[in-house]
Amino acid sequence: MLGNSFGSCTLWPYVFKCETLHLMATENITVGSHVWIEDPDDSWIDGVVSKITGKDAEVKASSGKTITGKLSKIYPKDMEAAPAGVDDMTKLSYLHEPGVLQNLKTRYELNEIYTYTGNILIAINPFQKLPHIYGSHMMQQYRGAPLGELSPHVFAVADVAYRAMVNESKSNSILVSGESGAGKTETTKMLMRYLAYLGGRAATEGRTVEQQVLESNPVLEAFGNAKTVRNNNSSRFGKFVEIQFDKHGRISGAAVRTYLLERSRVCQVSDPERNYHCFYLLCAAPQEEVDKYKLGSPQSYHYLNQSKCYELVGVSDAQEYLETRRAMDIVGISSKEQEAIFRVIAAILHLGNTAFAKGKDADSSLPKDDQAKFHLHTTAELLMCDAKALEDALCKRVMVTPEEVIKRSLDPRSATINRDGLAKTLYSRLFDWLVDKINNSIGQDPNSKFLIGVLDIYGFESFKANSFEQFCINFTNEKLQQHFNQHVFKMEQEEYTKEKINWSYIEFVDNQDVLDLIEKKPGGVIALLDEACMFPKSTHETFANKLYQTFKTHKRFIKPKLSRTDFTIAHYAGDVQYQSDQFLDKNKDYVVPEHQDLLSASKCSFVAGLFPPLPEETSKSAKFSSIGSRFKVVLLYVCLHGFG
Ligand SMILES: Nc1ncnc2c1ncn2[C@@H]1O[C@H](COP(=O)(O)OP(=O)(O)OP(=O)(O)O)[C@@H](O)[C@H]1O
Repeated sequence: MLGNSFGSCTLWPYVFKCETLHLMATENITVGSHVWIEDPDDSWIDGVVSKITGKDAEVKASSGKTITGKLSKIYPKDMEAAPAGVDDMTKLSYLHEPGVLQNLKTRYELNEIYTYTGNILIAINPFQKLPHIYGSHMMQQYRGAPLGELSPHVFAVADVAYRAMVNESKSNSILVSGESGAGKTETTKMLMRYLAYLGGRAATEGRTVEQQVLESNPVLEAFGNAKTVRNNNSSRFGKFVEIQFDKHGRISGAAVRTYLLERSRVCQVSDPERNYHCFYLLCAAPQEEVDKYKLGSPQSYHYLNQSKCYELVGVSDAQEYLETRRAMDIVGISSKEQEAIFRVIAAILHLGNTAFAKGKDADSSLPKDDQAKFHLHTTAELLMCDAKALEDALCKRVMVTPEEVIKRSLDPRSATINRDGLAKTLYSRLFDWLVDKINNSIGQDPNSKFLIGVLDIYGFESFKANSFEQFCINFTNEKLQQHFNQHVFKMEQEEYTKEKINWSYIEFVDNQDVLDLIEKKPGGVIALLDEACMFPKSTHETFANKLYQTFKTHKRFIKPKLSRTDFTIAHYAGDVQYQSDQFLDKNKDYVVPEHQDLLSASKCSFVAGLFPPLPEETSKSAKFSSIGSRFKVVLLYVCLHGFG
């Protein structure tokens, strides 16, 4: 029996529509054929066809079960398949989904976690340390070895990228994709280690660039990773690491670019997940630190106790706290800055406990009780701002109309949303600061000749509920798919034609129309979303209606029958139904002017520095910057550097 429940990640990570893999599955299936059939309970199962009736076939599975299915969904089983599998899928007699999965499974059982498909590497997460395949003797072996000469390995992919850069004088990108927990981050680290081995300098003075990049990981992980259902250390942001080289192929600088940090996690966690690691680390810090920030146990904070998961098996938060502080020292974050960083983290926890009740006036609010007042005051103390000003910034909103400026009270629900907005803004500004700091401390080489980029990105996502994050991730995968279509399929086909190999042409799904639907300017979904965000009266209903009107006849856009605000996009990998209700909020990376004024006036230069004053003309109105459009630019940047 076969299932694809084991995590796998791919380098050159394009997701095929399964139909594109049925190249050679044209053999006639008759009674007595050995086949694979989809088992409703357990993915693929093998068996022998016992009866064919019209378009249906009955299969006696090897497990003893009898399953009936469509003939068109039944695939021949290779009875002469090598017992140990093949190291390159292109060597399979039948290139279809069950054949591919069977091969990966066979190899995995023999501890072979890597398999090629041409020049794509598939890695299956071993969920155990395999030091023997990553040691320095392995690095030596792969150095300069042509792809395919040795067993499939992540080092071989890095070697090809490096050699191509040196020999052809051009930059390269390696894409690492897969679902959460598949092993992308670990694979990225291995790639960087190997590139450091190839292009590293001897550490004559202090630490080398590559050491610094690797050492910055624990800092990024403490603030950007969290426990999710699938992965105890899940990166909640996308990452593009750029390693710069000089003309001799020696590493001369590096930069880490991050995008799409999951901001909503700061205020909202569901069981059995956790918020970002740093919150728990700080609660487990030495007692004098905990006292200094007036902290208690994680159980006492609203932003943490929405889930009952506080600890990770086999991980000591106290130990991790000390290690994070050490890693921060190494990347050059001063002890004063570290103190301010954790002060902001503590402030966010206290802010989350500032609950509101109805005030005296209609639709007004005030801190709910003495506890809420305590947390409000502690937040102000830690952020070094005025407590009354903080309360006002949370409970009131200045409305700027062409005629006048009005200060309006917020009801408790709106004040709570406003409070959560402030927490998210603070956290994401802090995260961006850390990334900038890491980049400054590693140092970029303005004269770098080439670079190798490693893009660590989620694969296609389709959940029960899909929001703006899934929209951006799926947009990225559409872009990557298009690149795959344009370059790889065409390239492979040309190669086969040149070599006169009898190869039935792959019918790939051209997804330009989906990309137009999403990113076209003007008129694409992102452009319409930006428009909605700029118009004060927009709601997700008006945004959804605009989409329905604009794309009424678009064949990749569907209005679901039972919803008035959802929309479905027919992606290359399948239909995804998106809930539009948080699209506007999530796309707006604007800081509420009251929050901006409050924090830029902080007596703590670190906090004030996170909120530099805005240019005069924009300071009076809410400054809106579109996350979706910025994401589009980042993608363009990655593509330009990656696929030249
Ligand atoms: N090559 C490997 N060798 C040993 N263990 C691995 C390897 N790859 C992954 N793992 C294990 O699987 C866990 C999850 O992997 P990783 O964090 O790299 O996944 P990911 O794809 O980056 O997930 P996410 O998208 O959630 O961040 C790791 O913490 C590690 O324990």
